[in-house]
Amino acid sequence: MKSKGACQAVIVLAGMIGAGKSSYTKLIADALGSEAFFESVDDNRILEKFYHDPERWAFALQIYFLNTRFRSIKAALKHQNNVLDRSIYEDALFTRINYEEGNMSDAEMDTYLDLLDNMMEELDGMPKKSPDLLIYLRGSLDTVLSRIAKRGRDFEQIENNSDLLEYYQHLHGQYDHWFSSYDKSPTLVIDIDEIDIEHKADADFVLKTIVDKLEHLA
Ligand SMILES: Nc1ncnc2c1ncn2[C@@H]1O[C@H](COP(=O)(O)OP(=O)(O)OP(=O)(O)O)[C@@H](O)[C@H]1O
Ligand SMILES: Nc1nc(=O)c2ncn([C@H]3C[C@H](O)[C@@H](CO)O3)c2[nH]1
Repeated sequence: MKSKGACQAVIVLAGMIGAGKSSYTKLIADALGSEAFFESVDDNRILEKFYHDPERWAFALQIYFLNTRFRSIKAALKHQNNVLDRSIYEDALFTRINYEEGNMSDAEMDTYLDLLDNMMEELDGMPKKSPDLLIYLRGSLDTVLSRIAKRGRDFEQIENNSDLLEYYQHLHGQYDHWFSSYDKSPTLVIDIDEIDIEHKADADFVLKTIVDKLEHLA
């Protein structure tokens, strides 16, 4: 399906690690002719260290992601036609989970939240303050774990790290709460247990649903 130029919108994907945000980002960007913004993993020097020693690296990683995300958003909100593979609004969720897991101190948490507030004020001053649409990829922990396994990044595998399953369960268990309090833009929920964009019919259905939603919002 090609709808290039039909919908000028800033779209962000949201959802659990491995839910398929990058895959959706590529699908949508190709179909709508928009620019895709991907979370950097290969050039992230802290991510693997975090998975090995979260207490030592959680704060540094949250700052890293906040900084890179903010840079992407500043670029993305200048145009009307972009897709981002994760929202800045989820960063605070990851940070809170790490705080609750004991990976960050009170002082680190306070410093992070203060910086986040400061950055959100900058977004408020921009011509476009928030996305046109947030797409939440929602699915069971089993689906997410099987995709993390399929992607095969060693440091994300639960067999290699006995604490990781509990971390994923904690994060996954909070995602619906996070989504229900999200109010910065219209939203669309896609059930990734049911919809599989590796099948063309499902991919076409997803794209049509998104285009319909954007046209409805226009
Ligand atoms: N519909 C699907 N069916 C099966 N596998 C899928 C599907 N969509 C994506 N995948 C696979 O699942 C893995 C995770 O997908 P992807 O990298 O897009 O997730 P993500 O949400 O961007 O992850 P992260 O939060 O870690 O950035 C990849 O190996 C991808 O090829
Ligand atoms: N701790 C932490 N905080 C974040 O804000 C964050 N955003 C993404 N990630 C991790 C998930 C995947 O392993 C990998 C790719 O998404 O990066 C994060 N980890």
